[in-house]
Amino acid sequence: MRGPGGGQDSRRLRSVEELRGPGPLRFLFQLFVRGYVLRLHELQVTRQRHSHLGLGTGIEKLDMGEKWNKNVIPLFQVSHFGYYPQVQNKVKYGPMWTTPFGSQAHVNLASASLLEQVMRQEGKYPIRDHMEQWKEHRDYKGFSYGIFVTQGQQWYHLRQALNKRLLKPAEAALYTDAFNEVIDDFVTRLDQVRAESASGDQVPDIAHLLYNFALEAICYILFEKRIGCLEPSIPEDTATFIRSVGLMFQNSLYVTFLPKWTRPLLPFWNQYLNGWDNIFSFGKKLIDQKVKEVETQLQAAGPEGVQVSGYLHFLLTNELLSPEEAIGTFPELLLAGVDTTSNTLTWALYHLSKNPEIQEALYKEVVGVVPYGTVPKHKDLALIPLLKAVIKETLRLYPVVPTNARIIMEKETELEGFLFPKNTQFVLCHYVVSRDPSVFPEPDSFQPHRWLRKKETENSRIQHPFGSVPFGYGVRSCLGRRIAELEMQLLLSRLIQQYEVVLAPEMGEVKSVARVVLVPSKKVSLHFLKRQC
Ligand code: HEM
Repeated sequence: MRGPGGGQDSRRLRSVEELRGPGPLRFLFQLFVRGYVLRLHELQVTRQRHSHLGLGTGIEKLDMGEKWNKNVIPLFQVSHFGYYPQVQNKVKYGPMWTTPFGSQAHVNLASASLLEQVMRQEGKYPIRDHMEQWKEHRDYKGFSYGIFVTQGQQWYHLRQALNKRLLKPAEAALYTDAFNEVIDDFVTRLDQVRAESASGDQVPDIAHLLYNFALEAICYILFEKRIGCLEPSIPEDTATFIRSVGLMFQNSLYVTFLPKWTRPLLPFWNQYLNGWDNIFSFGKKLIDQKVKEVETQLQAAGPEGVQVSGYLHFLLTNELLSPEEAIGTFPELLLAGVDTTSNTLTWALYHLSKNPEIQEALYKEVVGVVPYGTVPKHKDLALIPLLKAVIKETLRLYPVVPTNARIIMEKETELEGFLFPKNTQFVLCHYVVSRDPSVFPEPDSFQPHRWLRKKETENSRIQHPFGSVPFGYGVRSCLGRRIAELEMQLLLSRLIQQYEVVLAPEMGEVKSVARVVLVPSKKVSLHFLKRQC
């Protein structure tokens, strides 16, 4: 039998055709008849841990039954990370199963050890997804490919440039003051919203407020430009940008699944392009302003006199990025930097409000390091381990990217006795993996303490390194991880320092739905009770 390198191997490696999974008809039935594309109102999550591969034990049911907002595109969404297969039903085939897609099946992986085996085999230029629809827009408009779209050597060079001033924690720390400035304004806005409520302390939709915060913060970091998201009334071009992001993502789904000949006949393709056009013109305006600013500084003071501060400014003045490359990539950075952090913060606050004893422990830790009235600095955060643990636990329960992917182009891949051909797309089921009870006991409960280093004498279990990898893995992992962590830690510590966060009694249980990222199924309403210092 041929081994992965093409040599002879005495073991019989099974082929992808021998791997189980729903056939095309069942898959279409799941998508369209059971309503996973648009109309899903009630869903049962069945997590089968007893597999035909013998990689787990037991069967578990996780009830996600709920009334879903019909505008929400659940659990199967086209995004920059590829497809979101409907994870739960497929898990019935075990931790590895196929789903039909075009001429080649996708291979779904739903255990930490399978993720590890595939991720550790990736080459120098990992591919997440070919991003065909995103490419089509860039080609149509003549924009250069951004960091999500570009592949191979071109991606590598772009990524090398973008890594500077972002990837290392010490570099991200340079943005602490900028984040704290936006956080000051967030707290002011939060107080205005509280004051407008009947009780004087309620925020009826915290995710919305945090979305505006995250957009304001990422714009300030990338462009050194404040765009008014935390003003009582949001400027029109900022509001258009926000609407356009929604438009582009909603129409992506149709654009992917409907045949190309339907494009002139149906509204989706044009709406999709319009969404992108507005996103790019918003980014281009900010980039043009920055290019002009750098030119003016150069003319006035020469190269020595340029004051480098923000990220784009740094990349342009060091000629690491041309303005054209910036126009291709910065709108993608804006998209990546908003829903991710804002939803994680929403989930963290929701769980802290439901677990007052954990919140109280965090409050004590925070004020022990950053007393009321002081602003946390980067160095303070290392002294608040529970803060990091709260964020890690939140991302374990709600990995922002519930399903990621890798396409292994260079070679055949051997996995658990199967040999997969070159160009196989592996779907990494992070949501299922990070709730695996064999890695995380009581996987559905919020227990930040599981992340704290136990005393060496304690016989603590070692967690699997791929049990929860919310920022991905390897050279193609999240570019914004360090600034995201900094931003979330700075905001969360300030909120916990100043307020006791209480769940509005009418809220009940909040479930997660996967749009582009995992979002709450309904508005999360919280009371922020001012702490007496
Ligand atoms: C809670 C916050 C965030 C989470 C959980 C998150 C998660 C992820 C994940 C899972 C990936 C895919 C990694 C892989 O394929 O291995 C990714 C990629 C990426 N993220 Fe984030 N992200 C977050 C925030 C941000 C922020 C604030 C930025 C802002 C710049 C950002 C920029 C990117 C970029 C540019 C990529 C693509 C990198 C590439 O293809 O080379 N992310 N992120």
